Amino acid sequence: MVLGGGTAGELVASGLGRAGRDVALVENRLVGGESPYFACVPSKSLLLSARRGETWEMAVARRDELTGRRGDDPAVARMAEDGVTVLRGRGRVLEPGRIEVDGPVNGGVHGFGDLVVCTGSEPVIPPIDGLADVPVWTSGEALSVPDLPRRLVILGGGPVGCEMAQVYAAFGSQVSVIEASGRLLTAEAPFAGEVLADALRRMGVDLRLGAALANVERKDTGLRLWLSDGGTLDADRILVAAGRRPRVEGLGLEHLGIAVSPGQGIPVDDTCQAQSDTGGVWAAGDVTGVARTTHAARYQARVVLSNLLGQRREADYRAIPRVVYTTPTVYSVGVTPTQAAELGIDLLTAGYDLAATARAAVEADERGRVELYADRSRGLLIGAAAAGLNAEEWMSEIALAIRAETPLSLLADVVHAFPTYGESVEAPLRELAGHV
Ligand SMILES: Cc1cc2nc3c(=O)[nH]c(=O)nc-3n(C[C@H](O)[C@H](O)[C@H](O)COP(=O)(O)OP(=O)(O)OC[C@H]3O[C@@H](n4cnc5c(N)ncnc54)[C@H](O)[C@@H]3O)c2cc1C
Ligand SMILES: NC(=O)c1ccc[n+]([C@@H]2O[C@H](COP(=O)([O-])OP(=O)(O)OC[C@H]3O[C@@H](n4cnc5c(N)ncnc54)[C@H](O)[C@@H]3O)[C@@H](O)[C@H]2O)c1
Repeated sequence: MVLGGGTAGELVASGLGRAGRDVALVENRLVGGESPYFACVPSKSLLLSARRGETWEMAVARRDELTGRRGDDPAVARMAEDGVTVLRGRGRVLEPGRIEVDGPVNGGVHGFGDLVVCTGSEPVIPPIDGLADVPVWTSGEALSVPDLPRRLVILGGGPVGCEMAQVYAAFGSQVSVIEASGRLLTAEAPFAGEVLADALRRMGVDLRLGAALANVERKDTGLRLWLSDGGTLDADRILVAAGRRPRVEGLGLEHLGIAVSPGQGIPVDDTCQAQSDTGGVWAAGDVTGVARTTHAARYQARVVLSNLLGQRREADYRAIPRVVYTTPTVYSVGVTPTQAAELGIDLLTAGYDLAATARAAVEADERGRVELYADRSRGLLIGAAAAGLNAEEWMSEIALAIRAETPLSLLADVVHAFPTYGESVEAPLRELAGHV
């Protein structure tokens, strides 16, 4: 029984079905989950349309085409082809081996042997005075409605807030971003947020960094927002992008002896098995709170699938990329300098400005930087960050180097084609190799 039919659930269910197992998938919204309809695909589509200079109407038409107009018939048909029974409705565990599905068609109580929980995550709406009394968007609405607000305030400067700020500013909205911490993309190396802040400011985005939203009121002319630093903003729409939390409530997991705390994911071991009284409970994707991206959900799903099919497999999270698909792209992988300090790692850092590459001159693009982080004592690359055009493509060799623990001396001997942005890692790799 797979509970939740998003990226992770679909992959586990279809893999089990193709292997001839008896498998059902419980989904209460759309088979496919967030990514193809409300998250990755529409956001990347709008970002691309913005780069191409399309009109908003063209961009919305393209987005809606790519998301299949948020219809899941093709995904349901794929499940059927793979031998998966789709149970439409909200699932809730009643007791070990029994789950209730509240759907009108094939709902009711169903039995299960193994359970794989793939219920994803949901947006957090901070408890701010007045926020509950005004209509707000989360990314789901921002990526599915046809409206282009004249004045848009985005609460949160993480990956969602930054991507949405770039989209809406590119199509002509007057965008402000309120970010409580002092910088954008707080979780990543500081230079990455600075490069992106510069790019957004150049597009006219008003960044309110280090300020929290204190209060919202509805006025005749729209919404009035008061910030903790005394500033105010007027808006027609607020988009809340203040983080997501694993969706664990109301699933009946307590009947299996699984302890979940609000805001926390289902704790899983390296095989993606949850600690439960009964055994046979697995989890994959955002609901684990481990690495909240589609590729990480897929990876965990493949780990669960292998283990369920009798081949033991453990997940290794050392080199899962984290990408913000703005222009320039922000790509990070492995540990950040902050995490290294917390772990007591003796970190070596080497960086390079992309402007020094011939490629940047050809592209007339002076923005961007790459930084590589090595563990001095082990002589290995353990993290990296880049802010630059198409960094999601040319940085993947660094993910491989971290995952494969390739010696720095060998990495420093790799030749990159001229003129590419990929050349930018050569000098920092030589520098790091010289220090270990
Ligand atoms: C705006 C935005 C942009 C993003 N862009 C990217 C990107 O470019 N690249 C990237 O890698 N990641 C991106 N992500 C993250 C990515 O979308 C998630 O990591 C991914 O969708 C997680 O997949 P999942 O299978 O864990 O969960 P989901 O896709 O959320 O699937 C969970 C499913 O479970 C169902 N469900 C929940 N509870 C129940 C229940 N009780 N009964 C029945 N069904 C239930 C839900 O309806 C849902 O369909 C983005 C996220 C957002 C918000
Ligand atoms: N390209 C991608 O892979 C991609 C893109 C978008 C999102 N995602 C995933 O989606 C998840 C959610 O992203 P997100 O950007 O919503 O969350 P986030 O937690 O990364 O960022 C939220 C930001 O909001 C700020 N914030 C919170 N409350 C605030 C308040 N009251 N006032 C002002 N600022 C406030 C926080 O300081 C934080 O910087 C992430 O885990 C990410 O991995 C991935």
